[in-house]
This record gives sequence, C-alpha cells and structure tokens, in this order.
Amino acid sequence: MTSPGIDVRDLSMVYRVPVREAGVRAAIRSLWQRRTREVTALDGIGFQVGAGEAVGLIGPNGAGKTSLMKIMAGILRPTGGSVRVLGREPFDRHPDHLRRIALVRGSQPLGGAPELTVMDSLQYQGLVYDVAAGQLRRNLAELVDLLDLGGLLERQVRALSLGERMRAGLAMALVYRPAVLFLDEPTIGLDVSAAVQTRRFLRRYVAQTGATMILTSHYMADVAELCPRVVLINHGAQVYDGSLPELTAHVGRDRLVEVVLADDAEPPAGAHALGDGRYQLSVARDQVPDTVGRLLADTRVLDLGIKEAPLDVLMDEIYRRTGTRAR
Ligand SMILES: Nc1ncnc2c1ncn2[C@@H]1O[C@H](COP(=O)(O)OP(=O)(O)OP(=O)(O)O)[C@@H](O)[C@H]1O
Repeated sequence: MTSPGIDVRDLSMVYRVPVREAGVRAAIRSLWQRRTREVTALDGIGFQVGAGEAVGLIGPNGAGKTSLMKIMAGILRPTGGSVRVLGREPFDRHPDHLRRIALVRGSQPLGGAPELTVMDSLQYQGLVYDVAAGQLRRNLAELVDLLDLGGLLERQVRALSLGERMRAGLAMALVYRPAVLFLDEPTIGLDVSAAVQTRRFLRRYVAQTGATMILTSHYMADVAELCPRVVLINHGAQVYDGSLPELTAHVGRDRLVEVVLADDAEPPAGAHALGDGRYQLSVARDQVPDTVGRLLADTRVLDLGIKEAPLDVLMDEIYRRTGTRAR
C-alpha cells in the first residue's frame, strides 16, 4: 500500500436523540427536562486506504455507512477515535483540504442554484475551488467528453432528469480534480443504462487520475465492478475488510444446475420445477461434476446450464449471518 490516503482508527459515532413522551404534561415537562437516548451508529471502526485505492462500504440499512462517509468527508465530527484523510482531520474543513476531496450523493447529486445552466454552474464551481483558467478549460473539455455533457451545458439545472443530474453532479465534483472521491449511492434511482454509464465513467476516471475512491451502494453491481476491496459494516461494527469474492465464497457454496428435460423424462430427485420442462437443482460446488455426469447419463437432457447464486442473494445471506449483534 502507498501512503495512506485515509486512516481510520477505533472510530465511534453515538447520536443523541430526544425521547418524546406522549401527553401534554410530558410535553410541558420536556421544556426544561429534555430526555435523550443514545444511538450507537459506529463502534470501533478501523481501516487504512492507500492513495489510488477504491473501497466499497457495504452493509444493510442502518448499518452506519452514511455516518462513516459523512465523518470521512468532514460533515460530521465522530464521538470517538480518529480519522485522517490526506493527513488532515476532515472535520477541521480546512479550505486546502476541501479542494482535495469531493462528496457526491446519489440522492442529491447537484447542489447550487437551480436556475443556473450546467455550464454556468461548472464555471462557478471552478471559481469557488480556485481552478486556474487554463486548467478549468482542460478539465471541462475532458469531463464533457467522458460524461457526454455536450447537450446539457446550456440547460438549466432545475430542468434536468435524475440521470442528467447525476452526470452534471459528477462533473461539478470532479472539475477541481479532487484526490479523494466519496460516493454515496451514486446509481440510486438511475435506470439500467444510466447506471452502467455512471460505473463506466467512474472506472475510467479513477484509472486516469489515480483518485482514491470510497463508495457506498446497495447495488452490488456497483461494488463488484468498481471496488477490488470492501469493508462490511453491520450494526455499526466492522465485520470484514477484504475482497468481495473472498467474502461471498464462504456462503456461495452451492451452484444452481438448470436443465430442460425431454417430455417423457423423469425429473431428477429433489429438483424444483420451473415450468416448460425446466428444472433447477441446488448442488454443492464440489458435487457439480458428478451430479451433471449422472444427469446426462440417466436422463434425456435437452439443455443444461450451471449458475452461481446471484450476488444480491449471497449478500443477503451474509448480512443475516453477521447481523446478530445486539445494539
Ligand atoms: N442524525 C441522526 N440522529 C440520530 N440517529 C441517526 C442519525 N443519523 C443516523 N442515525 C442512526 O444511526 C444508524 C446508522 O445510520 P446510517 O444512516 O449511518 O446507516 P446506513 O448504513 O447509511 O443506512 P442506509 O443504508 O439505510 O442509508 C441508524 O440506526 C440510524 O437510525
């Protein structure tokens, strides 16, 4: 690993939330006697990310991913532990630091004035982030090409569709060439083709610029395609740090063998009928050659395919297995 882009140690985040009791008396009492309870969002998180690495933060709803992202991006101050991003404490929000990082949220990809055109917004962003005129021209030309923004530049931000907003939002975040990119659900709500384009763009951008990327997503396709390494969080605790295939290998022990049988053929024992002569068998990985051999020898098989369980199904199983910790 090269010099640490991000260094997270023993990090914790505890929110205090007001407890609201029912009734007028309780409401009046709460004016001078506020009761609160603690919600532990993160507990003992620790990992290092090298410059140029791409890491996916994964975990089920409420696991703590967004809290961790906000802490790393300098929006939230953690209640315990330490974080360094490019050698600085993010919550200090030093202007030099802010020029080197970007946070893009899929749910809200574009801030700024909605009545501005995309081009005006990009120019304005260049001014705010102090990008030299020549550099800004070059960066804009590159981003317009990579994100296919040509047709959007003169459109008002308010009139963009979600997919167009995402493309413009990425350009806004990247026009000042941040060294660290935080992406919170970058493909949320996008149709299949816009999601594919966004992932393709991000892969090319990271390869070309050597930016460090931290991504959260519920779409495992995003994570599988963009992040060689994942950190799995569940109930605020870090339960895994490593590659996605290694993580899923523990649960993905079965293969799905699918066959289409001739009309007069007897379905194999334990097969699940899918209709139209199709049957599916769940078979342990090391038993697949034997099972397939026997099937072909004993039964009139017209077609045969072997599939892995879908990644989302495997992840669901992993989340359930790692989600037993009580808060
Ligand atoms: N501002 C807040 N005040 C109180 N509790 C909060 C706050 N933000 C988050 N939480 C709680 O902290 C926990 C972690 O939330 P967080 O949003 O970080 O999880 P997440 O993994 O991003 O979830 P999701 O995938 O649903 O977006 C949850 O129990 C959530 O209710």
